[in-house]
Amino acid sequence: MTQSQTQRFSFSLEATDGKARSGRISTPRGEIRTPAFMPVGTAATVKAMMPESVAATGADILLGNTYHLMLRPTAERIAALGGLHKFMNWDKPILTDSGGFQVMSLAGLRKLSEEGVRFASHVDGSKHMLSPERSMEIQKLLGSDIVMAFDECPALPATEAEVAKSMQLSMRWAQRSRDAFGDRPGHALFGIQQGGVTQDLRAQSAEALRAIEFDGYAVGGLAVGEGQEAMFGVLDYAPDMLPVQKPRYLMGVGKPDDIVGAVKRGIDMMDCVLPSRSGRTAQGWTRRGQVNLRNARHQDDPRPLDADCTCPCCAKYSRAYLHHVFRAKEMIGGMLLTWHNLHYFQELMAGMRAAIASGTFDTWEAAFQIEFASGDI
Ligand SMILES: CNc1nc2c(CCNCC3CCCCC3)c3nc(N)[nH]c(=O)c3cc2[nH]1
Ligand SMILES: [Zn+2]
Repeated sequence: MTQSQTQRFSFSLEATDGKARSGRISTPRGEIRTPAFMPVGTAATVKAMMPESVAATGADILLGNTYHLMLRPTAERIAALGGLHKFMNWDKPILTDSGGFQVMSLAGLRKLSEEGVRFASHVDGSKHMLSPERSMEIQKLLGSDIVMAFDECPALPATEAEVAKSMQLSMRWAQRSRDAFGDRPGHALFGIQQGGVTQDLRAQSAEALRAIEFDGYAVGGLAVGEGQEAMFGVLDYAPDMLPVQKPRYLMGVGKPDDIVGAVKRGIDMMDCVLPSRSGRTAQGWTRRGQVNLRNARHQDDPRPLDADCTCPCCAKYSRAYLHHVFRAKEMIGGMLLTWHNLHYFQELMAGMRAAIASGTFDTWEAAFQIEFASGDI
């Protein structure tokens, strides 16, 4: 074991600036600098990227997915092959979601009960079941470092009564997740706060989770179509309901301006498919906003996407080239632009970590907002 490695999971807060925090999560597989953006590796790959390239963008951790991997190639097969880290050649930390959210958004024939969710695979229609116990078992077989409790994220629109009922089910599932997870030093279990956009339900959920005790706490149930204003409205109070000395993970967020607003309100970790999905659909994200490389305006432009960006795409390739390869449906387009987008998202996090550490977050944020809204890219 090298000097820097630890057998335990721990979070140290290093600086705060207003509600924004910077710190680091120590795990046996390495450290995670916070605030952190976690790229999504749905089917044991961050699409269009080699793992070495994902590491080169500055990512300290990536996401795996219980739902996809239990269906194909199955968690048992990945375990037999040495676990998800070995399987996908990523030796840094992996966080896996618990699967419930993906079941509700992807699977067919879903039947929800107190026990869990029965569903038909979107891959081949085969029948499956997820419960707190089965989700814990799958995440253990995968070998993920940070395990998410099995929860239910209510689909919008939902009445307050439906949100309350769903949140209470998720809290019972949180207890069952905790009980099934057991005592696994070096591995973390995160609880997920639910409660929609209702402050009192959010408070009840936070109280229930604190009583169970988790290694970290996620703010769930957001980024489901409520819009940025409503999401920020919840983030104005929800993170403060969670233990201050534990990591706070906002699930499924988001666009650069969503991310900045969440960090400003006390969030430490986020994940989103946006940078990788956009990279495959010719959408470039930059400090001055979003660029559609399929637009004809780029076809003769010799400049890089962002002259100030140090990624391999901006170092060597022109907008004209990116425009051409996307029009020609060449794979290198998705490879280059995904790399750029992930690099930019990591640069955004590094900028915020430095600003928080030096107490200049407000100045940094003001400059970000002006540049990001400028659109002159
Ligand atoms: C996009 N918006 C959003 N995502 C949410 C997610 C998923 C977060 N991303 C996980 C990755 C997705 C791609 C495959 C790999 C895992 C949520 N997950 C859970 N468990 N609970 C939520 O309330 C919950 C809420 C979410 N809202
Ligand atoms: Zn770039």
